[in-house]
Order: sequence, then C-alpha cells, then structure tokens
Amino acid sequence: MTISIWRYSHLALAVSSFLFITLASVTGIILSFKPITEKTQSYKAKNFNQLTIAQVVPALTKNYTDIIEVSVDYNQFMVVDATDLNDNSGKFYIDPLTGKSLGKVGKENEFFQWITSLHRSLFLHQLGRFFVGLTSFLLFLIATSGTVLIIQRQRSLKRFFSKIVKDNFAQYYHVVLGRLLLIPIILISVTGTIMSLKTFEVIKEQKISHKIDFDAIKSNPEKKVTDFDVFKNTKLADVQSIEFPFSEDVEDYFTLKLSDKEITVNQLTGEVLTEKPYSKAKLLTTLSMDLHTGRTNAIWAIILAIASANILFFIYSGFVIWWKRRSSQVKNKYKFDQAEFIILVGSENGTTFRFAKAIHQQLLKSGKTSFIGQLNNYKVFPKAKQLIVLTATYGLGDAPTNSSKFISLLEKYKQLNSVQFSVVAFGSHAYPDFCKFGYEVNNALSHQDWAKPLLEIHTVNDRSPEEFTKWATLWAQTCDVELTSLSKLLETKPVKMQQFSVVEKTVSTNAETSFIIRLSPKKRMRFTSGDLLAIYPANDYRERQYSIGRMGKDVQLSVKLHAGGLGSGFLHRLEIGQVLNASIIKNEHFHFPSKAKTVIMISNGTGIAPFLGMLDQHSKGRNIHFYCGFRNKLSFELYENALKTELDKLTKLNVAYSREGEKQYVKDLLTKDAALVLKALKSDGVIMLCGSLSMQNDIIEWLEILCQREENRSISYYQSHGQVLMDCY
Ligand SMILES: Cc1cc2nc3c(=O)[nH]c(=O)nc-3n(C[C@H](O)[C@H](O)[C@H](O)COP(=O)(O)O)c2cc1C
Repeated sequence: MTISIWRYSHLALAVSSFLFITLASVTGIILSFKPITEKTQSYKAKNFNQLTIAQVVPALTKNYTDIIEVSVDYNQFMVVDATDLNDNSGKFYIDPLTGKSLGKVGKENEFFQWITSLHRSLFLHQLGRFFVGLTSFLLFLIATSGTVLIIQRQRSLKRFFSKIVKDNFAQYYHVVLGRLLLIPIILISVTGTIMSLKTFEVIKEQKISHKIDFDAIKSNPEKKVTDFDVFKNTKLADVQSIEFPFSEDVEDYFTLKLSDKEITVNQLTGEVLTEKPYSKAKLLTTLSMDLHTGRTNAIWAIILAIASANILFFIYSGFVIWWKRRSSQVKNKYKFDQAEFIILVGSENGTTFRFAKAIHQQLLKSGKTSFIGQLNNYKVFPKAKQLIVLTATYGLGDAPTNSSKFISLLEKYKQLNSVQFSVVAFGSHAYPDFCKFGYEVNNALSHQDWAKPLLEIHTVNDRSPEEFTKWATLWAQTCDVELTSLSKLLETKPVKMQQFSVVEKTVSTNAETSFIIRLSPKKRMRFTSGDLLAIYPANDYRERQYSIGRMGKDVQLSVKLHAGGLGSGFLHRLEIGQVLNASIIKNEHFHFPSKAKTVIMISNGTGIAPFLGMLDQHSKGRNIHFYCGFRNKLSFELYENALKTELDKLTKLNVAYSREGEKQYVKDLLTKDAALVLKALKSDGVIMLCGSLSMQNDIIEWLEILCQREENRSISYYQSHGQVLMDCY
C-alpha cells in the first residue's frame, strides 16, 4: 500500500510538471556552460588566494584615477571601475599586483542572457517566475518521493547504495542514476525554490545602511593605505567589492563588501567605522545562487550540467516505465460473469501481463471464454471453471500493488461451483524471498473448499520464457488446449530432441501396473535427478513430462499406467532396444540441495523416481530422512530392491501404506516426526516433495499449521527461501 502512495505521488508530480522541468533542464544544461566558458579566460591572478587588499591598493592608485569601485567577480577576476592613465574610463579586468589592465569588461553574452530569461521566467515576467519557482519545488518533491521509492526497493536505508538488481534498461538506470545524482538534483531544486522565494520577497532582501558618527570621526593618526590593519588582514578572496571614497575628505570612507559582512573604513586612519554582518537569509540566498548556477566552481557547473541532462533521461525512462505498466491494461471479449477461464494477474511493472495475455489469447483462439484481470479485482466469477493466477513478488516478498487485497478478498468471496486452480509465481533468485507471494496465493487457494488444484505451483525465474513454457505445456495438456502460437508470443527457443534407447523395463506384478523404465541417451548429455524428460507420444504438440532419476548415465522413470493414457501407454509399449526421441528439461528448482545438512524426502506412488536417482548419485554424509507412501506392500515391492542398496545413505526410511495395516499416509508419519521436521527447517534443512498434488496440498497445509503454531511464521517463508522444493503433478 505504502509503495503505491509514493509511486503515485512520484508519477503525478512528474506528469504535472514534466514540460516545465524539460524546459528548465535544457536551458539549465546550456547555462551551466556559462561559468565553464568564463573560467577558461585568463584573468585570474596566479597567487590570488594569498593576496590582501593592502598589497593591491597601491598598484590601483598608481595606474588609475577616479576609482569608483573595485570588485572581485565569481571567477575571482578583479575588475576596476575607473579612469586609466590614458583617460579611458570604464570597467577593466586587472592584474591585482601590477594594476595593469588585462582587457576591458565586455557586454554580457546576449545568447546566455536570452537563455537566462527563458530559464528564470519563460519570458512571462512575474507569472513565469512563479511557474519556474513552483517547478523547482515540484522537482524537489519528485526527488524526495523517488528517494523513498529507492529505499523501499532496496528494502532499507542501510542498503541504499547496495547492488541494484537489473530488471530492465529503463528501470535499472532510472534507479542507478537517480541514486547517483540525487544530491545535485535535490540541491538544484531546493536552491531554485529559495531563489524564487527571494524573488517574491518571502525571503526578505537585507538592506544595509551604515550610520556613521561624523562628529567622532578622526583624521589622526594618518596612515598609508598599505598600513591599514583591516586591509592587511583581509584577503582578496574574501572581497566582493571595495567602494573608494568619493573625495579626500575625512567624511568620505571606503566601503568593503566582504563574503560575510559589510564594513566602512576611515580613509585617513584605516580605522573600521562600522561593521554590518549579513543576515542568515542573505547568506542563504547567496549560497543558493552559487550552488544553483555553478558560478563559483567549474567542476560543480559540470556536475550541474550532468544532473540536468539526467533529469531529461529520468523523464524518458520514467515515461518508458509508466508505458510498460499501462500496457498491462487489457480489454476483455467476455465479461467476468461470462467466462469459464479466469486469469488473474499480480504485477507491478506489467511484464507478467505479457505471459497472461499469451495464455488468454490461446484460450480465445481455442474457442474458450476467458477473462483476464488483476488479482485485486477478485470476486465471485459465476461461470468460472478454472482460475489461473500469474503473480510476481515485490518488496520483502510482498504482493505487487495490484494484488495487495487478494488474500482478504479470497476469504470474502467464495466461488459458487468447484473451480480448478493453478498458480504461476514470477520472481527472481536475486531476491531472498523467491516467489514468496506466489506461494502464499497458492497456499491460500488450497484452503478454499471450492478450489481444486489443477497443477502444482510453478515458479518462473527472471521472466524466463522457457520456464513459463514448461508450465504452459503441462497446463495445455491438462486442459486439452492446443498451444499453437505461445512460443511465438513468448519468443521461446524450439525444443532440442535427443535419442534414447530403452535398456530396462520392470513391470509390476501388481494389478496397479506401475513400471520402471530405464533409457540410455545415445549421446553424452548433462542432466541430473529432478530434471524432466519430455516425450511426444503422438509426434504432435502434445508433450508429456516425467521426473527423472539419474542412475549412472541412464535416465530412470517411474510411471503409472493409466487406462488410455497417452504418455504412460506409449512408454509401456516400448520394448528393450527400441529408440525414442525425447528432450531433457532442466528443472533446477528440484535438484538435490548442494549444501543442506538435513534433507527430508517425501513421495507417494511414482513420485519416488527422482529420489531413487538422488540417492544413487550422492554419497553418504547427509542426514536424509525418506518418507514414502504406497497403497500396499505390493506396490512398494517394485522399488524395494532399488532402495535396499541405498539404505546406508538414509538416516531413516519411513514407509506408509494407505490401504493396508495401519492405513497411513505420509502426512501421518510426518506428524509423528513434527519436531524433526521443524528442526530441519530451522537449521536450513530442505524438504523435497514429489508425487500427487493432493499429497502436496495435505503436507503444505500441515506444514503451515505447524510453522504458524511453533514458529509464528508461514511455510511460505521457507518455500521462498528454497527450503521446500516441490515437483508434484
Ligand atoms: C523492487 C523489486 C523487488 C522484487 N522483489 C522480489 C522478491 O522479493 N522476490 C522475488 O522472487 N522476486 C522479486 N522481484 C522480481 C519480480 O517479481 C520479477 O522481476 C517479476 O517478473 C516482475 O514482474 P512484473 O513486471 O509483472 O511486475 C522484485 C523485483 C523488483 C523490481
């Protein structure tokens, strides 16, 4: 919620002021060249910073008459307004030590004057000045709201300068450059605002007048100007200007404007007559002018130019980000109360919508009624038969803004009929809470009476089209939808097929006819237990996937023969020596954990396959607890021999029979070992689940209750930290 308020403010402020900001930035870039070009002129004395007024005045009086004023400009060039010995009057740049003229002060560059007017007032006088002032203030608010957004994105102030995850070009550089140029931009905006407040006299100009007691003024002891203490002790670098006395009369005096005060000095005795310090307001407005224009420092002027150029980039990249978010809006052919397929999307930056739209279009193409919307628009969908949720995760594993209300809405609105659901969680392994919100949505849906899982939750890392296609393929098969144009829509690579020959097939003697089939790849290839083997039994778009157990160099599958099953029937008919085409799909999220000391493997039925491979592949040294469930001893027989050879790698084997003896499920065995499960989770152990979706739902529900009760946190915390790995179907 908070993220959206800041985001909307940031956007609203930017939209309302971007035209003025563009103009101010372009003119600001040009104006920053003014101090840079001025400083390239060679009017500054070499040892300027060491010189005092006393060292300079003799040379001045020697070379000039009728000196009105001597000033030191922002470039530390010394300028005298006087008449030289050849009777030329005017303003001259001079060498402070010799008093020699270095050139006459020319007129200000007309182009810069024109740009300055545009920058200050848009040629609209006071009204223009008001808009420019307001724009400065809005820029300050934009920079502030942007800072808050960066802190939220980085998850804390402490991590403000930590690495930024590269999401896309516009977003990445909007944040990286925003962070880098934050201080100059805030300074530009604050100083611009202060200068406007001065223009409109909200900050009052200090008027200085010196009240001199002429009755008390002394003519003695008369000193040479070079001996005046105040002249000897005042550096030229601190001088803004020196007004010379109008006549030699003692009542005429020097007026010195210094960096922090104004003083008057008796022209005969050198005594300081009056001293008026500048007000804080005056010091602030002068500092603001220096910082806003870069007039005192060329390097700062360059930084200002870069910052102004970047403001233009922020306008561009901000627009791209906004456009991408906007493009997530969809028009529906069918209304929410007409559609059988409801696709709900949780997205912050719009990319998840791209995937959702691909599925939506595919459904419409297949003649189905499909509705697509945002997770926050969840309600009763009277005709819904299937609910597909595609959601990203944001912040600290939180919901995207358009999904923040979903979980509470889910409790409020119960669907009228039984609805199948499937959740695709989009996230990135660059964040510690991988796909956390997706898991929360999946867990919350599992608790609804009306909701029936269609597929297990599927995660997609970094918007990988390949990973999404894996889910889409499985989903399409389950719903009998043809995936004709999905790969084109998502730009996925074509599947790479390999040849495998059948080397072993073990058919169960049991009436349930599960079987183990071992396939040897014709060419060497990389794969591991937990990866998937995709086969195309009818040589068409229909794909069937099986979890792989790697045995030596071979692929081992455990398959349950379904009556009329396309994939299981095909594999069952294969004979030893026969060759088939298939492809291996990397399934990183279900690989044996490389570091965890404790691993709890849970399976039912043929879900045992990847675990047999994992046990075969890994040597002793871990705490492995295996919980497997079968209907009866007979159905376990098929795997018993394979497991016997791996028993020394297991800390404990626990088998549950659902139709025999105590009639237990794996969940019942786990309930007895709840303390062990909890200890494993708390000590970074990993739980792996493979088997049926209903078993998965049972276990996750039990884990949720256990973790809430004992740990006061949701199982989604462990899921998003990669401690609960699932591969169910
Ligand atoms: C600021 C920010 C925070 C994120 N936080 C997480 C996170 O906690 N967990 C996660 O798995 N992914 C996280 N992600 C990655 C997004 O979920 C992922 O990139 C997703 O595909 C974005 O989808 P969208 O463009 O539809 O919003 C984060 C991304 C960003 C930009």
